[in-house]
Amino acid sequence: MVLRWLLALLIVATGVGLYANEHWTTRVLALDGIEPAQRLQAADDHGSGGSSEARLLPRPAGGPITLDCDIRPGFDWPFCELQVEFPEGDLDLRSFSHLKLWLTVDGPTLDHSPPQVRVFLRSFHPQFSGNGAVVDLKPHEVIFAPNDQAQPVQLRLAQFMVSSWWAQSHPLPVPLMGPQLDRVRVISFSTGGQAAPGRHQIRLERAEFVGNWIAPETFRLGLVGLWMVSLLAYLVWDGWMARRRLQMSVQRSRRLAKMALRDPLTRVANRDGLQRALELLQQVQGELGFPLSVVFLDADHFKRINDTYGHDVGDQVLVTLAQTLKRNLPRDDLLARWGGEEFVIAMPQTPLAEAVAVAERLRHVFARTLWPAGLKVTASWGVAQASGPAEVEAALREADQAMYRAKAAGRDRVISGSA
Ligand SMILES: Nc1nc2c(ncn2[C@@H]2O[C@H](COP(=O)(O)OP(=O)(O)OP(=O)(O)O)[C@@H](O)[C@H]2O)c(=O)[nH]1
Repeated sequence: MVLRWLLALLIVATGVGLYANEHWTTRVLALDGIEPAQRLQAADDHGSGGSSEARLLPRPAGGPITLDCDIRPGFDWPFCELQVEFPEGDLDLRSFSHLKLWLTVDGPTLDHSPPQVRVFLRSFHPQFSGNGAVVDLKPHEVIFAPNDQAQPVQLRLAQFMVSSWWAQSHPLPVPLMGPQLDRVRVISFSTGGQAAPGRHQIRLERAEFVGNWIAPETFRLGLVGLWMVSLLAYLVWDGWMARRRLQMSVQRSRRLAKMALRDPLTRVANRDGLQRALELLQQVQGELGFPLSVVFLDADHFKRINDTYGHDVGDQVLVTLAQTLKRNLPRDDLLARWGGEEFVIAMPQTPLAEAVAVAERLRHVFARTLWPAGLKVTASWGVAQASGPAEVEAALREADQAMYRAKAAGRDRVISGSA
């Protein structure tokens, strides 16, 4: 049952978690050229031998950032470029997954195809970026024709590849060759390779890097961890519960077994309890427990007590009788209610004469006892001795018969089996 609930909870938590991480925990880094942490710049091919001219147009309120460009012929790779710099610190884009662009371009192309834009993420690394000149930042590039796409255009950061033309002029050790987006210093938007001489414009309305606060892979790993820890905790708890259940059932059956050997009214052993105690005695003491004497006693005229004072008083008399015997017997002696108003005392390592003396002493104790309802209660006593384990049953019978002889002889007396 608990397992079923735990599994249901985990399944729901996993579903909600995956959905929430995908849709509700996105973080956005917006590039709009307004924040002071960003600086806009127009760049062109002047520095590399061309004569193209790029400039930023004044930005109308709420309007796009516009790079206006005149591509001029006479140079193999003419270009104009809108650069967004972050002078206050490089961007760590590793926790972002996408770049969303609201971007359009205009301008003629050599093959009359739709104009393209090249987006560069340029990263700094002390080993190859020297003093941080833009040409020495590692460019990660994506080329596409934005006017053909629905806006915003969504680019996965995994699609950005290190530009091969840059890698040729900047030979890197193998570990540094791949994409590296932990220190992006400049993001730029450049005219496409097919840009033909003439007037070009790149209009950037907005750019956003989008990601999850927790990377999906990390989140999924966390979920796997959650499942493992939860199921492990369940197994530990279940094992502990099973042990506890077992302990409780052992305790219960012990309690029941004890109850089965005890008389519920007088709280002394019943006939089965006495048998069990005698067996244990023989196991533990063997022959050493002998001679063993047994005393049978039966309350006199008990029926009259019941008839005259009621059953409850009769019960109280039985309880008083059992307590009086218990209080006045040595600890090793076994006391049991044989049935009705009849009790048995088994005395290990006690010869007959000694047992008779004990019975006499108890008979006198009864005479001094304060009985319920001010009653005077006496009993008839029969005593017998077993010299070895084989004689125990016979001794019990003999003591019983002696007790009946005590009744017949007028009650309130002790008679031994040998008498
Ligand atoms: N109150 C009560 N009475 C019990 C209990 N067990 C047995 N008795 C009663 O004990 C009485 C025993 O009566 P009898 O066997 O005639 O013996 P007695 O009246 O003691 O007479 P003698 O043994 O001949 O002295 C019966 O009335 C039983 O109902 C018990 O647990 N509680």
